[in-house]
Amino acid sequence: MHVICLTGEGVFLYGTQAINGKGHLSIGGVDTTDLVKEFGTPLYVYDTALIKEKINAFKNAFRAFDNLEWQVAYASKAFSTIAMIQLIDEQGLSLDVVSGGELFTALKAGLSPERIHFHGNNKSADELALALDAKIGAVIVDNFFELELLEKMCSERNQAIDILLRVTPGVEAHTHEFIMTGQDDSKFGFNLDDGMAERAVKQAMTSDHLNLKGIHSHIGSQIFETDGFARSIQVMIHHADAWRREFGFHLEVLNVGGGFGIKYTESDQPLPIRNYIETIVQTTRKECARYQLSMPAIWVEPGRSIVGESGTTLYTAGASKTIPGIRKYLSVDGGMSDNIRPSLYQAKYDAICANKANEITDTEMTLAGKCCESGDILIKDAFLPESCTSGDLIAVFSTGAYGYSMASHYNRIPNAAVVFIENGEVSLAVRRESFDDLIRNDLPIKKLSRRD
Ligand SMILES: Cc1ncc(COP(=O)(O)O)c(C=O)c1O
Ligand SMILES: N[C@@H](CCCC[NH3+])C(=O)O
Repeated sequence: MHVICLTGEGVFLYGTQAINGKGHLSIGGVDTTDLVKEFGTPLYVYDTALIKEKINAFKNAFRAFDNLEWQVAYASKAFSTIAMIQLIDEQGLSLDVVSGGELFTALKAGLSPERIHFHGNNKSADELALALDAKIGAVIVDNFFELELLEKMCSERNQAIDILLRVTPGVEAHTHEFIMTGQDDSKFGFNLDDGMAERAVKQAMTSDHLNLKGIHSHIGSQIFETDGFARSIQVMIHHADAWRREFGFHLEVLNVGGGFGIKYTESDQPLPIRNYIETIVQTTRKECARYQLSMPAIWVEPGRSIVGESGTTLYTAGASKTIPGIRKYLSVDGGMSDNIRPSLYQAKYDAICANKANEITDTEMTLAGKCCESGDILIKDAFLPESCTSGDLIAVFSTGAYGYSMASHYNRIPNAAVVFIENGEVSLAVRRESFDDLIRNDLPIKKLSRRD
């Protein structure tokens, strides 16, 4: 990662991003102005070399420990498409899915089902049937309704499946409250504090078809410290020990979820992946030694930290409006329909004018989206060159996670295209939607007919 100083404040360039001789932003050796000539805007661009670098950071962090079993399951909610899952497959990771749609995508991409872990707080019978038909690796059971439903379905099919129980460790991650998940008041998981998790473990252990392998917790997302992970591990192992003594529970797998923070703007200072993994492994070892438990396999589920920084969204600037003494708005041809995060979480991003990347960025502008919502603002205080105007190319950085995957059709705006770039080669990963795609499932109005 390197920095170009345009304002004195500095703008980070991620992965293979560079400013070429024409003063244009390039990614993976490809000029972004050439990219948009071919694929249009808005365009999600993924630097796949950077994705691989992030994956290797996880692998290397785990490989530094001897005698350790581990799995890295990419949380596909961050960004799931056939090409992305194929990249994950090629890199040998496991996969976390949370819906029938994500599971279907993974299977269609050809990922081995045994590497798939199925999450979700309200899995339907149809979704569980898809998972059982495919013989996926594990279901992470979230609640009693699911525990009973899965047992019943497995019994009817005479099929067994490995499960983990998702527990809520009562740990509040230091992050936006909308993306905290480990606190007691959460829709996810069995609470540890009030005995709910203990009842679930007991129930799962009496099951004839569910092989209880271990427990899972996920305390939140975009976390910049390691304490929350350490505390949740301490709490989980404390309970695992009690369950072992009381009813012979054996912790084979400890899944600590994802949530590792990334850089969106210069104020974000993410920790190296190694630091999180060291804390997770060392805390687990220490706590297991304290209770004389054998070391479980450690599973993690990074989403954002694998794909976030590798994504850049390219927009074309259009209308602008200057309100003297107040602000200048510059509108782009996308917005909350391709990136809901600023409106949903007040998330902050950095941007540059990609075709004027060497010009001084001395003018404050508010980058607005094109949706019919006052709140559709991508960046409130972007610093761009004074000359940046309609027709120019805007690149918003670090949009690889929860951008495309949370895109909507609000205002019937078609979803943007996605390209992957590496070593000067570009491949289209998702075609741009057309207006015809938007109305594909619409049916014309019919006269209402009585049903009796
Ligand atoms: C259970 C679970 N695992 C993994 C993730 C991935 O989180 P992140 O993208 O922050 O790594 C999430 C999302 O927060 C989650 O809910
Ligand atoms: N979608 C969220 C994070 C939630 C992840 C899933 N539990 C984000 O964009 O930050």
